[in-house]
Amino acid sequence: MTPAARTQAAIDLLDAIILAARDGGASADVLLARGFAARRYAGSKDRRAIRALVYDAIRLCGEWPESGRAALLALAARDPALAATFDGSSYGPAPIASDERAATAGIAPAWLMDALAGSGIDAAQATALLDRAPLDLRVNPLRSSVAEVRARLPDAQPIPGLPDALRLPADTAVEAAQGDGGFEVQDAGSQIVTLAAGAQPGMRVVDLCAGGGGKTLALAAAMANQGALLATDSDRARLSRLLPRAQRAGVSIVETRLLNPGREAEALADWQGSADIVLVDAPCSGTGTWRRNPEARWRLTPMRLAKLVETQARLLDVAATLVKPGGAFIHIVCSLLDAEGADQASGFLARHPDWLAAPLALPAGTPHGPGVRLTPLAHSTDGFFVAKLKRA
Ligand SMILES: C[S@@+](CC[C@H](N)C(=O)[O-])C[C@H]1O[C@@H](n2cnc3c(N)ncnc32)[C@H](O)[C@@H]1O
Repeated sequence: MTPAARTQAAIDLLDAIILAARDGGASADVLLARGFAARRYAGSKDRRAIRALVYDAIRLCGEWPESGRAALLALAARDPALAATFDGSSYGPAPIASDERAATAGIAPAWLMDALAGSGIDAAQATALLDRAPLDLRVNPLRSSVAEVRARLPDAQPIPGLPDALRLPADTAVEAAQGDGGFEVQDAGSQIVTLAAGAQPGMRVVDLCAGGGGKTLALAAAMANQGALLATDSDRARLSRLLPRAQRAGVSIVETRLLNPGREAEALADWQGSADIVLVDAPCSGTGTWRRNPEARWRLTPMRLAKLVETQARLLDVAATLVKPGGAFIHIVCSLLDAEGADQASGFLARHPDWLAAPLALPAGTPHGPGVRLTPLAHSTDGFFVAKLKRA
């Protein structure tokens, strides 16, 4: 492909990503995979170049851009070589008109920047939310060891404080080395907040918002595959991916259960007051994961955030009913907005004066309200808030 044709392909793909962000459609990664499947003529170098253009444009545009062309024009305004590819050639984009408007550069929509600032995220912290994330692995002790995985991936480096974690440069291809579940791709922050559960062999544990099971598998490994682990979610498709993953990872203690939103407690009646630990990895805005999904900041609206906050509060109340005397539940969000993190945990404590925040001893994190916060700038992880709540 010519450089101009690559630019046009990036514009077309961005158009699809921009619409999907507005209409709740597929993620940029999924749309890129589909787009490349439909462009078989694009070789691997073309794909890499197009992908880089698409993600550079997404990172640059804080507000939802009007079109893929406007987003690429914003990038071209900073890159004369890219601007020169708007040459009107047969597969390339039309030349740039003198009055053509480029999308606005920035970190995030203005209302979201205000909400982040109100949550103590300063400009440097906010900028780092859009850095490129490394590729972190959690070595699965049920199937392998750090030494074995390092032998297969010699570039992998240890992560201080996380004996089962390894770090690789962004975009390292690791699938071939994964074998029979010897490791899982999991951000170091996600591994750290899961440690807050303090899961031990023999415990009864509920992972209330288990999704595809990233944290469920980490809990099972901490439990040495001994005890009872109930993984629930309201999304059938996500939950259906969990058991095959568990099987590959050598985990046999997991039971999955599909929940009906608003009627979670009914489906969990047999677990009332009996769990040592309940993990609530609540549905959230994902402001802490923009390094991996930078287009997510175009998806969020104040209304969607308010709905998430409402669901989180309800799920915390459900979690509390499952905890046995002496047990605890963990509130986790991959968000840096206090409305979803510190304020959500404080709100629970205000509604339930017989509960308190338990101290957390984690390998990294900064105390924040009743819990601990991780940020890309301070801790080189995705952004997270975690709190451990137990009956006084
Ligand atoms: C942050 S994701 C979980 C990620 C997962 N724990 C992991 O580590 O891979 C939040 C999950 O909450 C689920 N969810 C949303 N509403 C729910 C509800 N009412 N009950 C249970 N799960 C819910 C979503 O389907 C989503 O999978």
